[in-house]
Amino acid sequence: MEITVDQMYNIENKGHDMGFLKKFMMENAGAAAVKRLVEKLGNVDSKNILIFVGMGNNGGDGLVMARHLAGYGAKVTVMLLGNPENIKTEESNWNWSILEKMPSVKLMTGGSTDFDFKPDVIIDGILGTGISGEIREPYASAINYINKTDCYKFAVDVPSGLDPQTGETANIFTKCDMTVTFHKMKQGIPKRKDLTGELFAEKIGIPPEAEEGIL
Ligand SMILES: NC(=O)C1=CN([C@@H]2O[C@H](COP(=O)(O)OP(=O)(O)OC[C@H]3O[C@@H](n4cnc5c(N)ncnc54)[C@H](O)[C@@H]3O)[C@@H](O)[C@H]2O)[C@H](O)CC1
Ligand SMILES: [K+]
Repeated sequence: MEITVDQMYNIENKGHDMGFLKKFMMENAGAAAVKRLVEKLGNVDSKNILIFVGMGNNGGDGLVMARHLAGYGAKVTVMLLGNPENIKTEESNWNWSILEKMPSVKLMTGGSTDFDFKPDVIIDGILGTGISGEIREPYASAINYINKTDCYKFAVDVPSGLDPQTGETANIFTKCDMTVTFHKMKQGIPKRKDLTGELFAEKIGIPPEAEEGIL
């Protein structure tokens, strides 16, 4: 079954109000995404993994992935596309503050795409269901860097720049090898398998009762 973005936000909020906090959803989303990525790549030990992280909860999922991948022995670099003080949500901030205590994960901020290493894997945690309008900087430079870099590319929830509701693309957008979306498939995502690559929808523990009156 495919759902709308509005339905997804309503289900998320209802689950949160039931006590299954968005922080728990984010943890399960990041863990499920890492499981698929590690299953696909096999051993990620010592692999250079670069994670672009937006200022919203798509970025938050990327922060959770960073922590899990460090646990698998990957060499993880996180590029936050802004200033940590401007991280939009409590659940995303929570995950940023954990990473600040983890020397095993390199944290960079501001959105520069000038790296002193070539990534084996790039994770696109830039934009998800909160996309609106033409892509603004520094997100645009990150998307262009991802597209011009030859490596394995993984999209969190949806390739950034693809509208998960309509399947339309913004002025620029990422083209990935794998996409993992959460809870249920959003209507627009399967329309662009050329951008998503291998596509999965992973359950993240939202109570089925959170869908009552919405689906
Ligand atoms: N569905 C679920 O159960 C879960 C979804 N999760 C993840 O949350 C994101 C949606 O998070 P949200 O904060 O609402 O939006 P985004 O992170 O997608 O983006 C908001 C962020 O991006 C900026 N922005 C929007 N449009 C543009 C643009 N055109 N150019 C530049 N910047 C833009 C905006 O200002 C905000 O800062 C969902 O996709 C999932 O990944 C939960 O974490 C887990 C459960
Ligand atoms: K994304």
